[in-house]
Amino acid sequence: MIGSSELIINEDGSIFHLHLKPEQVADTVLLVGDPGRVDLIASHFSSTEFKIANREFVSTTGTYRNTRITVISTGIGTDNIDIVLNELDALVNINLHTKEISEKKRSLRIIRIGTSGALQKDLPVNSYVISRKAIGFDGLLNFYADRALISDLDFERNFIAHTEWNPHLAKPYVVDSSDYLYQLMKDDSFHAGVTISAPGFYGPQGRVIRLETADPHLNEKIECFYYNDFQITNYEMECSAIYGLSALLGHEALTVCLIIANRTTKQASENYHPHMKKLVQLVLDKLTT
Ligand SMILES: O=P(O)(O)O[C@H]1O[C@H](CO)[C@@H](O)[C@H]1O
Ligand SMILES: O=c1cc[nH]c(=O)[nH]1
Repeated sequence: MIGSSELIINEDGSIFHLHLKPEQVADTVLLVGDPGRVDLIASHFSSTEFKIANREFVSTTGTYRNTRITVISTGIGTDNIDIVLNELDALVNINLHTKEISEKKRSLRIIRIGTSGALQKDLPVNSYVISRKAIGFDGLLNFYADRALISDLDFERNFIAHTEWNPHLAKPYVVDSSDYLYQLMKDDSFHAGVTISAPGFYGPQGRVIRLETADPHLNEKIECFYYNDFQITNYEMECSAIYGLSALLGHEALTVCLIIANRTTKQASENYHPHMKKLVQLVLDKLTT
């Protein structure tokens, strides 16, 4: 039995941070960082059942082309993903009254629609990237048992050797996207690549504003790294933990991102919102055809 301190349930029966109840979660879940993106997605729905907000976690469930879809904003960072993924899984796979784990597990389709910074010259601002693999610089997955079973350990070894990884940083972990969701989503609109999730927007992604970074050459080393046919394409801040926790918990996960800055050519999108609108439409259509 899971103790009350381990899985906290609110007085109204909803789960601690998300404030959702089991029946409110659809089989398809869209995750976005920005709470404002929840309304953008919900504006495509023919109907919505509710909208619940607690801290940075804004959730709604609605219907798009006869498919029930839940949208949740995660805020920024993999520490928030730890909360969102564990609570989502508890909502669908644990009886919140008895705290017993269900024998038959529900597997969710989890798709993150985010913004991101490109690390290759040929990825212009306003283009779209699908993350085939995620590299976690954040260290979250290292806290979980069995993380080696779902990680690409050979990729990790090669990456650590190539970058001469700083031993003071968390060990990078590498996890694949869901192949099922990748096959569903892929087309010419997307560039498929490898995404780094960093534990910060500035120093951890090599941005120097007033503070120098510990390794000023890290991004150059990342840009020229190859593992088989894979090249690292972009930085964001959530994908690694979504892939890692989904793989451990038995959910399908995929991240698609809009490139809003190119770190190599030093360009930033002047207005990324129309491109995000198009990406949302594209993802909704792919998920429901
Ligand atoms: O636009 P979202 O989904 O928040 O994604 C990206 O934007 C935030 C940083 O500006 C981080 O959360 C990063 O992952
Ligand atoms: O450069 C970028 C752009 C968006 N989000 C990030 O995390 N990094």
